Amino acid sequence: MTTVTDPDLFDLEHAALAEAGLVFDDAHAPAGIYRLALGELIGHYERLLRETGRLIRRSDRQEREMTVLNQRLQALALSLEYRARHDTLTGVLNRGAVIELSNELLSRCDMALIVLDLDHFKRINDTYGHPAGDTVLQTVVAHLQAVVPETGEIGRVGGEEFTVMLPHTSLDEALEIAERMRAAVAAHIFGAPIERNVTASFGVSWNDTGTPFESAYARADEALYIAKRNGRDQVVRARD
Ligand SMILES: Nc1nc2c(ncn2[C@@H]2O[C@H](COP(=O)(O)OP(=O)(O)OP(=O)(O)O)[C@@H](O)[C@H]2O)c(=O)[nH]1
Repeated sequence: MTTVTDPDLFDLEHAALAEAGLVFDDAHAPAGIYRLALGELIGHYERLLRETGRLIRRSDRQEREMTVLNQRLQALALSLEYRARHDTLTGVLNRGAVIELSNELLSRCDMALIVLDLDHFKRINDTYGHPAGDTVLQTVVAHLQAVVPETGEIGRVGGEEFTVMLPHTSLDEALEIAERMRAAVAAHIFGAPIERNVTASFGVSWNDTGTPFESAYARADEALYIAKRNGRDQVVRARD
């Protein structure tokens, strides 16, 4: 039975070294033998230098490739995380992210919550088509973004329904922000094929620290419902 052993990568070098050792020990060896052994050693030493250089270059290249792959992986992870939390059409937070962030904010501070819904949006889609409706949604979000303070966050919780989270904001401030958003949306005249304005209705609740998102949202939504019932294009504060 033969046993398989790992081949020694430096077999040839060991042999050349042993040979040179023997020649070195033999004080009476002729000069030709010395030269031969030295020549062998030089050849192997050069090969070792070449191989070592090649290995170092290869490992440098692999390290650079790994760095690039790592950067791509990190960018991919960031983009996946962004996509998991944002609405693809408007770029604002999606429903899941709204619930998560609201609960997180409400666990440590008070927060006003605005819920708004476009008025008669179905007519826009039905009359001018879905792409025109999409443009309306994007334009409305741009108007909200222009009004919402830096500490606030906008989210899309349904088709044409949005929320604005306003931590550390009093009810009066939130009502004023909602009114400015309402006016900005209502003042915008859309281009062809719509060629008119679109309005939105707003409900606003103020919520103490520790309020669950569901009740903050339910109160604002109830106020929104009243705004719709009272004729739309208006801001209504939630009952206490
Ligand atoms: N273009 C477009 N339309 C959407 C999107 N998501 C939901 N919608 C539409 O939004 C419309 C919502 O209609 P409704 O719930 O009847 O509400 P509305 O017509 O705005 O009426 P009120 O809310 O009572 O004023 C429906 O026609 C949906 O198809 C979207 O991403 N893009």
